Amino acid sequence: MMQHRPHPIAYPFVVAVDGPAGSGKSSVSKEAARRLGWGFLDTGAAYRALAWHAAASRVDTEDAASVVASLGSFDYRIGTDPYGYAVHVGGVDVTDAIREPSVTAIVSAVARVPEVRAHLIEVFRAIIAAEKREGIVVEGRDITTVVAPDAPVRILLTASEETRMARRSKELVGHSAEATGAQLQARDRADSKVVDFMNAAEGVTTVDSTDLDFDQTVQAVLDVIRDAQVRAG
Ligand SMILES: Nc1ncnc2c1ncn2[C@@H]1O[C@H](COP(=O)(O)OP(=O)(O)OP(=O)(O)O)[C@@H](O)[C@H]1O
Ligand SMILES: Nc1ccn([C@@H]2O[C@H](COP(=O)(O)O)[C@@H](O)[C@H]2O)c(=O)n1
Repeated sequence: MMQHRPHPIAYPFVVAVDGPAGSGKSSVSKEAARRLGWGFLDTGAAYRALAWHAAASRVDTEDAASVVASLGSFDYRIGTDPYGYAVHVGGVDVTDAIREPSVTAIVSAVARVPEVRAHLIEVFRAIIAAEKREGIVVEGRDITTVVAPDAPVRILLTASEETRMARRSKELVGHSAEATGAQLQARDRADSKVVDFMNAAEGVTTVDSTDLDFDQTVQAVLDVIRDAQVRAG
C-alpha cells in the first residue's frame, strides 16, 4: 500500500522590517516588494483598523477589557499585493480613515493589550503562510523579534527623530508640524514600553536612512536581501 506523506508547508521568503514611527517602514517595504515582485504586509494597519473599529463601536480604548471584547466583531481584511493596498473592516474600506490623526492618537492604547497582540500575531502568521509569491516583506514593530524571529532577512529601519518628524509633517498637510512631531514622539514612547524597536536584536541589520533619499533607502534594503539570498545559495 502507498504511504501518504504530508506535504511540507512551503513558506515564502520572509523579510522582516521593524522601526520607529515615520522611519519609512511602510513606503520603503512596499517599494522593495514591488521591485522584487513579492508580497507586502503592513502590520500596523491591523492595529490601526482595530482602533478605528473600537472607536466606531464607541468602545473606550483605554479600557483593555472592552478592547478585547471588540475583537469578537473585528472582521479584518488586508491583501498582500503591493500594487493594490487596501484595508477593510466589516466590508468598509478604511484605508484612508486609519491614517487620520484621531486614529493615530488611540492606536498605542489598543496595541498594548496582550490579548490583542496575541490575536493579531496569529493573523499575521496566517497571512504570511498563505502568501503565494516567492517572498513577502512584512513591516511593523515586533516582526524581527516576535512575529517572524526566524525570517532569513531581518532589518531595523531607522532615521533620526528630527528627520522622521520632518518627513511625517511634510505628509500631513493641514496639521501643525509641532502637533505632528509631538504625536510621533508620544507614540514611540508609548509603543517602546511594549516592544523594543529602537535597538536591533541579535542578527538584525540596521539600515539608517537619515542621510539617504527614498530611492537609496529602498536600494539599501534590497542589498541586504540580495546578500542574504547569496549567502543562502
Ligand atoms: N529615505 C527617505 N527619504 C525621504 N523620505 C522618506 C524616506 N523614507 C521614507 N520617506 C517618507 O517618510 C514618510 C514616512 O514614511 P512611512 O509612512 O513609510 O513610515 P513608517 O515607518 O511606515 O511610519 P509609521 O510607523 O508611523 O506608519 C513618507 O512620506 C515617506 O515617503
Ligand atoms: N507590529 C506592530 C505594528 C504596529 N503596532 C502598533 O500599531 C501602531 C500603528 O503602526 P504604524 O506602523 O501604522 O504606524 C503603532 O504605533 C503601534 O502601536 C504594533 O504594536 N506592532
